[in-house]
Amino acid sequence: MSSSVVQLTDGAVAIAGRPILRGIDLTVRSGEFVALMGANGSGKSTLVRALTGLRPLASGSLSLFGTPLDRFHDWRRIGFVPQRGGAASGVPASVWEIVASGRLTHRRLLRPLSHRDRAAISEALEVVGLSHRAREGVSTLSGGQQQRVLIARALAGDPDLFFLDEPTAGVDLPNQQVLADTLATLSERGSTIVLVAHELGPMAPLIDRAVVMRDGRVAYDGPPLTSHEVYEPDHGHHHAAPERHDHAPHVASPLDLHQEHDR
Ligand SMILES: Nc1ncnc2c1ncn2[C@@H]1O[C@H](COP(=O)(O)OP(=O)(O)OP(=O)(O)O)[C@@H](O)[C@H]1O
Repeated sequence: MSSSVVQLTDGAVAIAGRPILRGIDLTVRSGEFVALMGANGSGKSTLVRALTGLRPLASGSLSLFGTPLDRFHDWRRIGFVPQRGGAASGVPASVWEIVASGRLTHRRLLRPLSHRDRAAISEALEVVGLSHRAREGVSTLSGGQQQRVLIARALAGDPDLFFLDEPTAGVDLPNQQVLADTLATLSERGSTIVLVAHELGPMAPLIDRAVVMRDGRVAYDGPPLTSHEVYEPDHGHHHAAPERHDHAPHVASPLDLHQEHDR
């Protein structure tokens, strides 16, 4: 069995004295593609912050790549793609500059970019399909493209483990598909991916495992459910749902009735 890259045991997080996460046991193995799902406020973002060491644990233990957090220093192995909103934020940076900033952990202080740095930046832009926009200001890009810039920034650092927080939020369906293709490429290359998602959309076929949060706890951890099932964050379990077409109204809409009448 492949090694665990994230192992959280009985993790708890409190913010300003209020318990936010409780009793979290979560193991992510090398090469897995895990979707972290759940309703608004269920604790997904807080869990990702805890797993990346950004949010301290009130209790429990966390290991990254088999090393306890307090002895872990290999942060370049971890790429974190935050929720969109920070990338453009009025800063007049080009796409290339944003992606280049993802190389900072690899560079020695005040040294110019090496050939290897430049190659990593170019390759990251290529994977997300934005090579042709490299010199443009990031604020001129669409939301989905900006999200891909953030992914490229993480990718430029050449991490083994990616955390992505709601990359498809506010992104239209065609661009969600482009994002899914990007993540498929990363996954095929052997990256481990933890994706926070409200809805999977085009990402669904990529997922090996779903972890569903509810009220600060893990309510479901297992194989992704089929299209015949739904996640039920309100009840903390899943159940088989009737096929979608059964939900379609069986009565004609008033407009249809009207048209019928006119004929
Ligand atoms: N910085 C903070 N200060 C106070 N409360 C917070 C903070 N961050 C999160 N919380 C609270 O922790 C709970 C979990 O929030 P979190 O953002 O982790 O949920 P989420 O599942 O990621 O939700 P969303 O889908 O809305 O991003 C919520 O009740 C939220 O109000």
